[in-house]
Amino acid sequence: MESRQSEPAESHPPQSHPPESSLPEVVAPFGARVLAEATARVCDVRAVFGDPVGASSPPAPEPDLARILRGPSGLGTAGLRLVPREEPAPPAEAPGEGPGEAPPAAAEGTPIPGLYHHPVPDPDPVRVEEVSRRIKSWAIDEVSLYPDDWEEEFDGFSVGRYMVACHPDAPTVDHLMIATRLMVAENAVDDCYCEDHGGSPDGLGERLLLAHTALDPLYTTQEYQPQWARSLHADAPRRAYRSAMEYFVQAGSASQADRFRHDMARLHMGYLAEAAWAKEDRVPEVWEYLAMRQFNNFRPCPTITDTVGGYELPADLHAQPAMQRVIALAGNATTIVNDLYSYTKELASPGRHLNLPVVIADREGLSERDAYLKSVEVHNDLMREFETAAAELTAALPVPSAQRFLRGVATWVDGNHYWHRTNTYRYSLPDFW
Ligand SMILES: CC(C)=CCC/C(C)=C(\C)COP(=O)(O)OP(=O)(O)O
Ligand SMILES: [Mg+2]
Repeated sequence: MESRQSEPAESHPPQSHPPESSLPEVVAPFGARVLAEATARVCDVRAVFGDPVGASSPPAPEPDLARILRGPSGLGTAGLRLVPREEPAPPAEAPGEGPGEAPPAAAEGTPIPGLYHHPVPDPDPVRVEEVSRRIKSWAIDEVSLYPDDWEEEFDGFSVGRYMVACHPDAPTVDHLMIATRLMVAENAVDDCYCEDHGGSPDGLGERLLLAHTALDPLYTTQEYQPQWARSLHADAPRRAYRSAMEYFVQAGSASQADRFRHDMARLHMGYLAEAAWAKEDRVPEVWEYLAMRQFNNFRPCPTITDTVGGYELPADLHAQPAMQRVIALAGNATTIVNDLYSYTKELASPGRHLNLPVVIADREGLSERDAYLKSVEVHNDLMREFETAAAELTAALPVPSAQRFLRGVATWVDGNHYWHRTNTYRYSLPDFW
């Protein structure tokens, strides 16, 4: 097990956080129990990657075996791959900079030139159709999510295709619906409380706090409890959060629900920071923006990959700093993908909508194009940091649930890019190439 190269101490000022652990330290807190269990159960690589032929545990759901067997990727992971992984051919030169080369137009649905990503197979159309049917029924019949004139936008979000692409290892459509309801509810809160369906920075803290109690219940006296309970039906975001969380709690464990509540509190804190800057009409420093975007972030979506997959990453493994770092890096990469694909949509929206290219252009005095291209490089660096950290942890932690979780997070990252790239109803690329 290679240890992470420690960096020369003199190059770093005293850190306010513990220095990054070397890998043996990462594993040590797991304790002999976990490693003994892992060693005893790891009989062959296929068992580790979710194809437990002959293993004692119940047959795993039909995984995306090709992708799982491709194993981790990124720098330094060649030795960890089980089968060669097709790599997207990196552009020989920046688009349009080859000799006599005309800048290629970024046609609809094409990936952002130069963006490091992994193509995914088209999601199963049968599942896409069934999830799309069920989520519309839930939105209309169970939570009265939207008025009729929002139906086209709801359909254009293509949430069925999104979730099937991000969770190919979900054992059933019921499992997929757990993620799909939450995705729709999370976007309803963002649209209605923060963004273009009545959102505003004014009073956002109150709205988010009260909506959060639909996920993390109020425990109070008998006198006041009924008023709170009624409040959860007062608007569409709260109805959606309450219902989606009820299904999640029924399907998952107490620690998975607690993990999700924590991730949603992070999300809501990110919304509040973004709103504070909007209210002050302030453009943050780039690092401040990246900090906010680590919280206003897709994180609550990939971190439920085990619940949607019908298994559980133990709480003590989820809580480890090395796992937390992998999750944060994955969330950061996925969310900068949104900044890049939603850039033209946000430029066209009222006021100044902050995203990474806008903040870099303002704070670093770059042209819109140069700031956008630099944001692509920031994304690529985050993706490689994520993949390197995930590969190291995969190698250091031979626990099937942890390895499947890490694969699931990587699959979510790839599915999220697929959805952003192909959702030409919602997104279009700038003409920078
Ligand atoms: C689904 C979920 C947990 C979302 C979290 C935060 C969020 C809404 C995003 C990361 C998407 O960002 P944004 O508000 O920019 O959305 P669009 O660009 O309008 O799609
Ligand atoms: Mg966006």
